[in-house]
Amino acid sequence: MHIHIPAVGRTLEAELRRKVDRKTKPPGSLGRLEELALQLGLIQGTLSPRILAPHILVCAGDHGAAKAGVSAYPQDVTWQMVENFLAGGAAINALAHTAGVELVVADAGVAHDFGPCPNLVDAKVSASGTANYLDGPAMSTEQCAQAMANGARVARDLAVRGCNAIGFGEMGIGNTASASLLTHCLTGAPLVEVVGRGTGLDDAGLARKHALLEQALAAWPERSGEPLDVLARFGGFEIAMLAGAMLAAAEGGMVLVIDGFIVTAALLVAARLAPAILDYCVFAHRSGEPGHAVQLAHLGTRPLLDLGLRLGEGTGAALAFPLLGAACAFVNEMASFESAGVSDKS
Ligand SMILES: Cc1cc2ncn([C@H]3O[C@H](COP(=O)(O)O)[C@@H](O)[C@H]3O)c2cc1C
Ligand SMILES: O=C(O)c1cccnc1
Repeated sequence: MHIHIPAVGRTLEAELRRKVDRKTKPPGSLGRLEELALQLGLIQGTLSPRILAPHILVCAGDHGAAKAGVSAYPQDVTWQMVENFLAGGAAINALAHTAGVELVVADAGVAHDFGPCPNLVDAKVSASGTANYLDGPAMSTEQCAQAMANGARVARDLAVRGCNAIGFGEMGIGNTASASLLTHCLTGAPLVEVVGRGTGLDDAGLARKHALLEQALAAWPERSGEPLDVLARFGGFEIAMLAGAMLAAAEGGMVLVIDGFIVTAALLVAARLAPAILDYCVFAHRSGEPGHAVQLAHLGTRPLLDLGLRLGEGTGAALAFPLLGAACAFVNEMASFESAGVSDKS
């Protein structure tokens, strides 16, 4: 994938700040919404930012390692939840709906034949999910590139449909384990700090997951620090698809709304390939999965919400979208001290 992501230009910064500061409120009193408005204005290169046709892209994929016991749930939950997304019954359906955000669900490599399914984006790289990284690479270099290209295609299609902000979500049993390995390899944080309970492992399950992931690292003695090598070795198809979608979305000047631990693992890969992507990212929330705090600290960022969510699917991103709308609304709709005839500080 050939990607060029320019850093967001700062020429409008002073003017945007002045516009925000002239609104009928004490300076800084809208807190994080003011920073958000500034960021959105700079990304869009305008004094009047707008969120248009927002979407959440949920990428789903299966993990060979799931059968080794890295999750509290069986692998079949991945395809069953995809069916649930399509039927409108999952948490992300409810939260996207209430936020006024459209949902797009993509099969990046789920081990299931969905049959003809008009509402499911077919981006299947393999009909059996990834290989088990305890035995070798989860995917080939070609499969990894294919998954990333599929993500880029979907992001560009959304842009053509008038969307200028994408929230990212995922579904894949075992993918917190994959995200832990990626995070360890790409941030250098000790594995123990980035392995968590995922869907709800008990203490014995957590110890087993940690031991399996140590084994996975030991099975790759020639370990490379290159982000695409790490992604192919330990990634999921949904994670690779997300990384590709994020890169294309930022290249297209869109706003990227980043969800929890797995989505941020995909971003770690993307940010190593194109560091300026971070200018386009709004970090929606801090997940309860402990490795997410490590990722956020590594990226030097602070998320908008801290609600103790640990679900994924893009649920945190859906909850953050109304804040993006609020940031645009105050910049575009509030009066200034001058226009409203309100006295400023003397
Ligand atoms: C019913 C159900 C719905 C979900 N929706 C998202 N996830 C979340 O849990 C999975 C990751 O956790 P682990 O690595 O422990 O398997 C992902 O599929 C993620 O999106 C779910 C998990 C379950 C069980
Ligand atoms: O932070 C997340 O996205 C997350 C945490 C646990 C399980 N699934 C997703």
